[in-house]
Amino acid sequence: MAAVVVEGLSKTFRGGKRALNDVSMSIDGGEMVALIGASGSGKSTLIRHVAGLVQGDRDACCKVTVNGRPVQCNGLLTAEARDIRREVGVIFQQFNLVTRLSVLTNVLTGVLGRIPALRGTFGIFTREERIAAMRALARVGIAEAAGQRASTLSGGQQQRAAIARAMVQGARVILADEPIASLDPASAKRVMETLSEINLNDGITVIVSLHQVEYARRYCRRTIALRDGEIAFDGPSEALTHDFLRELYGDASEELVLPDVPAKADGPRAALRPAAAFAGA
Ligand SMILES: Nc1ncnc2c1ncn2[C@@H]1O[C@H](COP(=O)(O)OP(=O)(O)OP(=O)(O)O)[C@@H](O)[C@H]1O
Repeated sequence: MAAVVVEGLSKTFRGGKRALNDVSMSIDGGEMVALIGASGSGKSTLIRHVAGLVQGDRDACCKVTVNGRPVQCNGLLTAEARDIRREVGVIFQQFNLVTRLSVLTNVLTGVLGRIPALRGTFGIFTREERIAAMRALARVGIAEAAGQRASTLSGGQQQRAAIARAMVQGARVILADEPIASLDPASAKRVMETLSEINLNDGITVIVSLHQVEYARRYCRRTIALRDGEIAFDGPSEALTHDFLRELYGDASEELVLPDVPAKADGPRAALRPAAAFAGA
């Protein structure tokens, strides 16, 4: 079953900036898909629409569905949107954690959507919930930091704690918006490995926006590329060619393609086929 379906999504911000233009994509449950594109191409905006944090244009015939349930329709959030958000873990580039709280408490906030409000307000968590949070921290490799204030974690550890929180939340879909953009290469690798591990072992669908294309090639079988708010490529990551990337990123292309895994010198124009052709690839 498709985990995320976007149909005809357009977004025009106040002031007239059209950030998304008739975007359609379908992502199957259990896929790990990279979202790439130059700065301002619409990656964050697309992720925020899937998460139900932003509404599309009202005059457009658009729909966003997660796990078969509509999040928004024709520019309006559905009555189910709030419920569906509980199945979606969102990880941003930074500011994912409440830094004055412990790492464990941050991870435990993942259960807030499904426990009585009073218990959440006073931070009363059951033994089972604490065990689940510790297990998630162990899975992402930072169990020893559970008692530390979140502010003492490195950037990469903070991202892994945010992934643990999404696991405790019971998210079936993780939307990660440039989760490694401000990390050093070693930390970035660990975060990508963590996302890949839960994708492969737990079948969690992952959509991750990335600046550096090599991470897309290494960790995601499928890549969707945005250019000026439109899908310019949707297909196997290995089919991304230097020519296409140069066209996509312009002058910035050299610094965004890591040199150690060379992109194909040239490739089939078929790789540039429209999004729908590769839906579910
Ligand atoms: N709240 C907003 N109001 C007006 N314009 C916005 C708003 N949010 C985004 N935009 C514009 O929409 C376009 C797409 O922005 P978006 O942040 O989605 O791009 P991006 O591909 O994620 O970029 P980056 O890689 O730099 O994060 C940009 O031109 C941006 O300036």
